[in-house]
Amino acid sequence: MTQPILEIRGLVKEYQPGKPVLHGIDLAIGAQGITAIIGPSGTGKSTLLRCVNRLVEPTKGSIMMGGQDLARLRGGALRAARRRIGMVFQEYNLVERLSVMENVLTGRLGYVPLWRAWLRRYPRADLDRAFALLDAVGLPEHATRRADALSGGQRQRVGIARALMQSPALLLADEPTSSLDPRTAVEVMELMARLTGEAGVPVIVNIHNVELAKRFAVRIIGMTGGRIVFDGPPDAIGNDHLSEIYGGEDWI
Ligand SMILES: Nc1ncnc2c1ncn2[C@@H]1O[C@H](COP(=O)(O)OP(=O)(O)OP(=O)(O)O)[C@@H](O)[C@H]1O
Repeated sequence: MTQPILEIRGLVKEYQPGKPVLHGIDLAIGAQGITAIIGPSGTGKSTLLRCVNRLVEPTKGSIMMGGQDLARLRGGALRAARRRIGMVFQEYNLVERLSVMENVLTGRLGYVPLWRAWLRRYPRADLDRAFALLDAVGLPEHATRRADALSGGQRQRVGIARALMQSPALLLADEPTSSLDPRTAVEVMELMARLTGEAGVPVIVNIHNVELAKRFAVRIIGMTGGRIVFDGPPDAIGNDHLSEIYGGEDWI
């Protein structure tokens, strides 16, 4: 791997003292491509992703990005680091009563002065970029519609545009397709793969659908019980690995 964008060492998370959900994760993420994390429900995938942008507080360990330990940052330094990490959520997390365009512009919130955001006076360059992103995700004619008028697939496209509006150095996606029908799920993954590929932004995605993981990721991480039990390219993952990750084999 060339210089990793992210280097996680000995990451432990305990929501309750003495009951670790992550048991000392070591993981380096390359500077490009999609890394998919698969594993059964409750195995700590969301916790791992959320430790990276500190929506969850790590208990122990380091998360190095750009020479800084994200696990130790506070205040302004943490906010600055978060600007560089985009996030796409399962339930989209759009502001329902705002327009599609305004939702995309919130991706710039960490950059524009608060008074401008309050007055909704974004710089011209930001407006142009938001329109370009809406175009790229196939929603240019929806710019002025309220977010709550969109379908799930359309909302997730807005979620992707908003995350890219941040010009992130890294994108985290937590089950981005789990609320979508199978066809829309493929379309959303295709879009995310293409746009992040063009922008050169590496992605870490938690995903339940193993086929989608294999189709779009360059690397698959298999987790079970808060530990990594598989780490390799999509074509290296076999039924024995799936059985180890998810348990049993009658379902394979
Ligand atoms: N805020 C919290 N407080 C206490 N326990 C939590 C909290 N968030 C998650 N957990 C627990 O931590 C464990 C890991 O949860 P996590 O959501 O990270 O798993 P996951 O692999 O992402 O699951 P899923 O695939 O269902 O989203 C679970 O046992 C869960 O109940």
